[in-house]
Amino acid sequence: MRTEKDLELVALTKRYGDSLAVDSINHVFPAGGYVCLLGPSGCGKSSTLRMIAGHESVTEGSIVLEGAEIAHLPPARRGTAMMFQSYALFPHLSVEENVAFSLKMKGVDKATRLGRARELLELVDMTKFAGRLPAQLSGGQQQRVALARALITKPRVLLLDEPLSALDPFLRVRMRAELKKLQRELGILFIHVTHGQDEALALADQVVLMNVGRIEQAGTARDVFDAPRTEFVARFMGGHNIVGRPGERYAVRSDRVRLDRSAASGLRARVSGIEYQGASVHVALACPGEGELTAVLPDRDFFAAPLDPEAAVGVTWDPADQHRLGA
Ligand SMILES: Nc1ncnc2c1ncn2[C@@H]1O[C@H](COP(=O)(O)OP(=O)(O)OP(=O)(O)O)[C@@H](O)[C@H]1O
Repeated sequence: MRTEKDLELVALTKRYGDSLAVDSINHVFPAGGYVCLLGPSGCGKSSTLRMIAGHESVTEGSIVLEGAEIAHLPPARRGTAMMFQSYALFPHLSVEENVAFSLKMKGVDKATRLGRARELLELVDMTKFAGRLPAQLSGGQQQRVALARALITKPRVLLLDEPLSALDPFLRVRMRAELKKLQRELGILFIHVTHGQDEALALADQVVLMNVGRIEQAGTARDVFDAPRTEFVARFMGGHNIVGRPGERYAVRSDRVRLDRSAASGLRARVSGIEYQGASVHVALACPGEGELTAVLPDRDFFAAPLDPEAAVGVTWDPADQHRLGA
């Protein structure tokens, strides 16, 4: 449902010289939502984010926040704030001074800005590190400081460019939960750029998947994963088999594929590989006419009647699990 507080992109376009990085995209980001802008390297997601932030000029089109055009405004006057991948903290300033920095630039007096910085540090649970320099913090702690620094301007939209990519996998999962919690508490729109589909699925109320400068599909995380509209979406999100003929292709989730061990029903196939993944077992299938398919079986089902390599099986699925793909 649209509200007057949404952020809307209208025919937003970015060209760098002759190359078209963002190709006239239209999208409404819901106020108070967590949106992940997802896509492969070079698809235009950072350019889109930087145009919203005002760090990149708009070639054509508009950016409308709460009913007002903001594309011509300087970054500090847009109601947006950006958190960079590298965190971009000032190395010679303490944590507290880093967080208070943008208020200092606005001429806010010292007592007020440090008071506000402490509130934000409390929000991100970094109060006890207020006097440290950024180099004396871990990656996760630096990220919290960068978040506090971006939030001190009370933005209506927080823009996050690959915010978790500098963290090790363990910390990434923890910080992602913290980001989600923070967004819920603040109730403002977060737009989070990532090239990781699992990150987008874990975080987003809405996933916007881009491909060569365009939006390929936007919807709830579940819709985009469960009902991909194009072959690109199905392949990028992963976990799908693509079946059918050219012009009539379908996506079928690998975990919805069933195997008939008597090979009496469904598509005839031969087991060509078995990979144990802990909770599940991935069975690769050579299927004449369809190529390589994958069935993901719960470990208990697989080990109840383990398959031999090279076994002949029938491959079936429920027609409701088959999604027609557009071009
Ligand atoms: N300053 C620039 N000058 C020229 N071309 C650029 C510039 N910035 C980006 N591009 C090009 O625009 C396209 C989109 O880049 P963009 O950084 O927006 O993609 P991205 O999806 O964020 O990629 P990544 O995940 O690798 O950061 C790419 O082809 C890129 O090479």
